[in-house]
Amino acid sequence: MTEVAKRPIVIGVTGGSGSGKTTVSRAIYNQLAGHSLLILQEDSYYNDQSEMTMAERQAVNYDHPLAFDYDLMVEQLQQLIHYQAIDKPVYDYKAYTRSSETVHQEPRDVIILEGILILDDPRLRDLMDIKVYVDTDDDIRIIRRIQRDISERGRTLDNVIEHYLATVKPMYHQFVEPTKRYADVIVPEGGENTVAIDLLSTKIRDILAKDGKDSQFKQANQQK
Ligand SMILES: Nc1ncnc2c1ncn2[C@@H]1O[C@H](COP(=O)(O)OP(=O)(O)O)[C@@H](O)[C@H]1O
Ligand SMILES: O=c1ccn([C@@H]2O[C@H](COP(=O)(O)O)[C@@H](O)[C@H]2O)c(=O)[nH]1
Repeated sequence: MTEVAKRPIVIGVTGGSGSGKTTVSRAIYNQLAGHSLLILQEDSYYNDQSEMTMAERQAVNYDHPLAFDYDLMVEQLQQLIHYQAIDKPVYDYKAYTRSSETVHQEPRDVIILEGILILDDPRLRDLMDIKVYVDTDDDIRIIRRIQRDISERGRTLDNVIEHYLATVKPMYHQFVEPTKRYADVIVPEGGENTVAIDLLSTKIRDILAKDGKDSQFKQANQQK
């Protein structure tokens, strides 16, 4: 009998900025603690802009698909799917460009892919087993974004509002929201939706158990 090649499960988590994608991804990750998991963020794959001036970097439309290096993202996702390690790029929000550092990432049985435009690229879509869209109202998202960008990403209130009206909002309606039609699951309100997070975690556990992967990883970890 021919052995069926097993590969990691890829879960895509998308939605507008501030919808709660990171929170949902981390909640699933935490629920599945003890299994073999990793989170890959689309933000890590913003283009390298080190050759540009600060003014040029600040003028970039970061909510347009052209802002991302999808070739690198697809290549590294493929490597992880083939159980090869990657050196992941790091995006520096304060410098508006890729950092000179990378983060080494070993492959895992579950890959949670998270970002605003991951369902826009057909190559990424085709690599996903479960596609999740986190659906949160625009007013809630902008409030969350103001708080987060000021406290974590070195932005001012004026800068966040101007950026939101100029690009984040129009690009959301042009590129992000239309990808909802590719989703298998739509999660309202993100991180506080414990029912949706439980259901997704149960489904992933089920697939892992069918592949016989969870027990192997647990045994390997228990022996360490
Ligand atoms: N359900 C929620 N209730 C309140 N705050 C939330 C909720 N979900 C996320 N947040 C907060 O909103 C901000 C944006 O959430 P995050 O998960 O980073 O969104 P995204 O990754 O979609 O941009 C974070 O500061 C997070 O702590
Ligand atoms: O230098 C940058 C690069 C990107 N952004 C914004 O980030 C969000 C996407 O990240 P989320 O974690 O999903 O919010 C996107 O809307 C960009 O506008 C930025 O502000 N600065």
